[in-house]
Amino acid sequence: MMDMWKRSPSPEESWSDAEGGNENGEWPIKGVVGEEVDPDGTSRYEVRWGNWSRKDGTNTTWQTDITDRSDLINRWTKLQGHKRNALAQESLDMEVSWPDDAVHKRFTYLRVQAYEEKKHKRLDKPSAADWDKEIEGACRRTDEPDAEDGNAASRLRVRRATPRSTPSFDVPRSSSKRIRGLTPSNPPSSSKRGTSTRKRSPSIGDDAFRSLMFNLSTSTVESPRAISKGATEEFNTNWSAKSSQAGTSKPALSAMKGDVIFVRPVKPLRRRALLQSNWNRAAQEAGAADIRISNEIVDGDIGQHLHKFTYMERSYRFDNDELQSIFDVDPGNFLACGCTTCQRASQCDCQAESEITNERGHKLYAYSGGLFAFRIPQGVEVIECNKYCRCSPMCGNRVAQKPRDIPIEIFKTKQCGWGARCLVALPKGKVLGIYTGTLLRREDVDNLPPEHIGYVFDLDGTEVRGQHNAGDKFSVDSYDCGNWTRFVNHSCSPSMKVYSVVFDTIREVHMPYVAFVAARDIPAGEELTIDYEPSAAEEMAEGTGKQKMSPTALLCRCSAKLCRGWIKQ
Ligand SMILES: C[S@@+](CC[C@H](N)C(=O)[O-])C[C@H]1O[C@@H](n2cnc3c(N)ncnc32)[C@H](O)[C@@H]1O
Repeated sequence: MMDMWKRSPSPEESWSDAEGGNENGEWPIKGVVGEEVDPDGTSRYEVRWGNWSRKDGTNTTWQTDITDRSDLINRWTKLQGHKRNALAQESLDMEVSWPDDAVHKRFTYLRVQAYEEKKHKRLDKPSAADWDKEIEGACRRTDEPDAEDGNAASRLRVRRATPRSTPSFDVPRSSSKRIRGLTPSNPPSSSKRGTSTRKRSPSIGDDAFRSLMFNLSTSTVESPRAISKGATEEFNTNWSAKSSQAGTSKPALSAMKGDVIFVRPVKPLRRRALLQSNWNRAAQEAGAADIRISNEIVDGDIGQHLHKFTYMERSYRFDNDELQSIFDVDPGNFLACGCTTCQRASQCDCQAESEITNERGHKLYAYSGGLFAFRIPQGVEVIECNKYCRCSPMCGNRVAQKPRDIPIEIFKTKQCGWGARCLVALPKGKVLGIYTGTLLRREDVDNLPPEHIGYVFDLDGTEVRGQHNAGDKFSVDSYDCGNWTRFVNHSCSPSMKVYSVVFDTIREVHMPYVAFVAARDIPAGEELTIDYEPSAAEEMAEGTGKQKMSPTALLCRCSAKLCRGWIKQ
């Protein structure tokens, strides 16, 4: 758990930056960051409050929950605009190393403040005396394995180990959370409160206490000794040492009498946050950029089926071995190039396969400078370099297969349910993602439950309209698993186009990926849309379109000037 937070400060994001906001001093930020620790070892991160002032003199305050590390970074990145907020950086760094003593003191002081804040919010909870009894009882039971419940600690909610001396400040007595780190920007240079000492409780023996802590080890993480000790160096040392133990089975050794431990029943993450966290984790594992679920989407908007949804940034899922074996062709069937950078399309065997030429007889290649060049006609597959090629992952003919490098936000559209957008501007030709999901035979689509139909993409990019197209036909269903492209809505005047691209298999098996590409320069925040039925657009343009409503057609709500009125499903 704590390893997740271990991160060395990078040279350009130093502690002094943190004090002023960003390094230009433009966004001075104050805030308190805390961690809640749940008994099962899961933890949630929370911003308790904060404010920042802008150059123009306006101030904003917030009080909000941050539910996990990526959410924390996301939000602060967003607040900060293009630059990661130094405060977020500080919170990431805080348990790794302490550059100097002043930081220790500052940190201790702020922790104390937050504890006090917590205490005020929880005055109605049991007093410290109640806790002492609880702890004593727990100690007795853990020291006596034959007692009515050998694992008494596991059913007890132990919240505090009473210190032996009266602290000069009060620790929160009934808080079920534990604050781990606080990081405002303008700390006082010193604090008497932070250096106070506490008496140890005469009622609990050291051994008993350690024993109790050992039993609690599965449900607690390291405790902030600095509060009771006031000795910040030791706090640093202990914390670092404890951090390095994270993930081992002996966190109990790090808990000492006088530590402040809060344990509480598991409270699940809220739905939106949980979903975002899971999706982000999957995206990160695939090397892709962040995926956000907009705050406008509230927990109540999230249907049950999305909780079972598996976020899969790249590749298909095969529910049946036969399809998987078709896709996984033998290595000998791949055409692999021998170049190293594939810069010269004409000399790269993969690209030289292109048989498309311009009117002067020059071959046309799909990409130029990492962007889709819109030179090849629709219906022609792009063959990218594959795993058997000698070139590096950075070669110019590996574009759609590269992990997504633009952050995507799923948001609530006005008329079409959820949609997708990118919060940074995109150039024309930027390849944004591939459609993923469960691959199935086209004939099996009819057997899918009706709610799946809106999420089925036919791999018919190379089929010729109005002709019999021989060979197997496949579709992709992204209802149960897929990536952000499943939220892409239809527009009769879309911002993206799709094309077929092959890299994990060979074109002959008719299982290409469908790549989504910016059809024009797209301003930041504009909804990303495709035309679900480009052939209808062509027919309209040719004047052969019969815009009749089929029984399954949907009323189109794209609000484009040249809206065709209906979407075929
Ligand atoms: C692939 S999903 C897109 C994501 C969907 N909006 C959601 O909330 O999950 C396709 C479905 O979105 C809705 N949709 C997409 N584009 C639309 C449009 N232009 N007009 C009306 N509904 C649309 C339809 O319900 C369609 O079946």
